[in-house]
Amino acid sequence: MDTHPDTLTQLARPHRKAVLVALLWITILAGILFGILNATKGALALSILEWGMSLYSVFLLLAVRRTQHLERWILAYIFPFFTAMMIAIATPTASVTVFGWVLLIPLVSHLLLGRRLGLGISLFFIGVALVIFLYRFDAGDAVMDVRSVANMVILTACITVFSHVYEVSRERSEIQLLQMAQTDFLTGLPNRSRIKVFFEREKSRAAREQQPLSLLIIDLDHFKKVNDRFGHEAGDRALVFFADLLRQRLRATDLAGRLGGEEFGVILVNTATNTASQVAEDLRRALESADLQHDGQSIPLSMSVGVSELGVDGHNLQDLLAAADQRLYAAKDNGRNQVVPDPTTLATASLC
Ligand SMILES: Nc1nc2c(ncn2[C@@H]2O[C@H](COP(=O)(O)OP(=O)(O)OP(=O)(O)O)[C@@H](O)[C@H]2O)c(=O)[nH]1
Repeated sequence: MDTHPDTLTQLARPHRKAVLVALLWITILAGILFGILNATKGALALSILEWGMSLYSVFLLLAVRRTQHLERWILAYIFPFFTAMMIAIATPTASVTVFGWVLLIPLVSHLLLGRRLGLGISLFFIGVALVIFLYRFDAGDAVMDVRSVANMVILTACITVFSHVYEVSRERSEIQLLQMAQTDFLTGLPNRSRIKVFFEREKSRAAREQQPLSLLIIDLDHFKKVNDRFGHEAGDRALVFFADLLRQRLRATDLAGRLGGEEFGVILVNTATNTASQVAEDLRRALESADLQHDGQSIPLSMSVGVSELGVDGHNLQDLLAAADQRLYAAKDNGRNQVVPDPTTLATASLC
């Protein structure tokens, strides 16, 4: 399944962008407000830091609207924002309640950076905040009372654990939804959408490594007759049976999927038309000689195949599907149960 980390990052992007924009607005408004409050209390250095953070957030707000590199801008926000927070809590004149902001660290980190990086950055900055706390207060200070410290530590630990568990289960649900959206319900094979994603990735790899890549379109012959004669349930069993055959016969690096109905697509990596035709012929023979039983009766199955190759028949999936489809129909016209790598070879196709 396509649960590649890049795909998950792509999926999380709109949600992370929305969280970042909301945080930037909060930082702008909070920075202006606290800047004014600290200025009136005479803490001018802190005010300047807060106004600076507001101004920087305005700049980030403009930058993230059109960026292709959201992760970089998230880090460009998180590090100065958390560092400013650390400076604020370390300032001797700042109220002890400023430590309350530390609770934002695990929430913001997990929402913006996901479970791994989010947890790493949370633990780092919470650790720094703890060191600052121990440095700022002595054993005799009221805030060092065991219950106060226990409250703060347990609350921070709870929010860190909840944020992490939330992000882990959110990512799991996302993977499950992605798998469902890319899987054919009946056969469990990848569907058209997954074939497309796989093709795009393998196409880039084939170009980089200068390797061939082929596509097969396989259509079960006279499938309507299978349904009519043995029933729809037997037809479903035949589709599942064929899907299993594909799984058993193909290499782990290839991809077989269901394009729809009784039509299947196979992408063969590092494979040119000649070898792809042999693979298709092996599959054709295996299906022809397979013994699928239903209610004590044997269901005869055969298939027709069209083959196309990247670079020879086109440079995108649409071109390859069109070329393979044309050959598939040539195979059907020529009597079915055969592989057609190229219509000009039709005379010898059934001997392939
Ligand atoms: N049981 C079952 N049948 C399906 C499914 N999807 C499509 N079909 C049937 O597959 C049959 C396809 O029929 P046609 O398009 O006429 O093709 P064919 O009978 O295989 O004939 P050729 O392709 O020309 O060899 C139809 O009867 C569909 O109802 C499915 O998921 N389960």
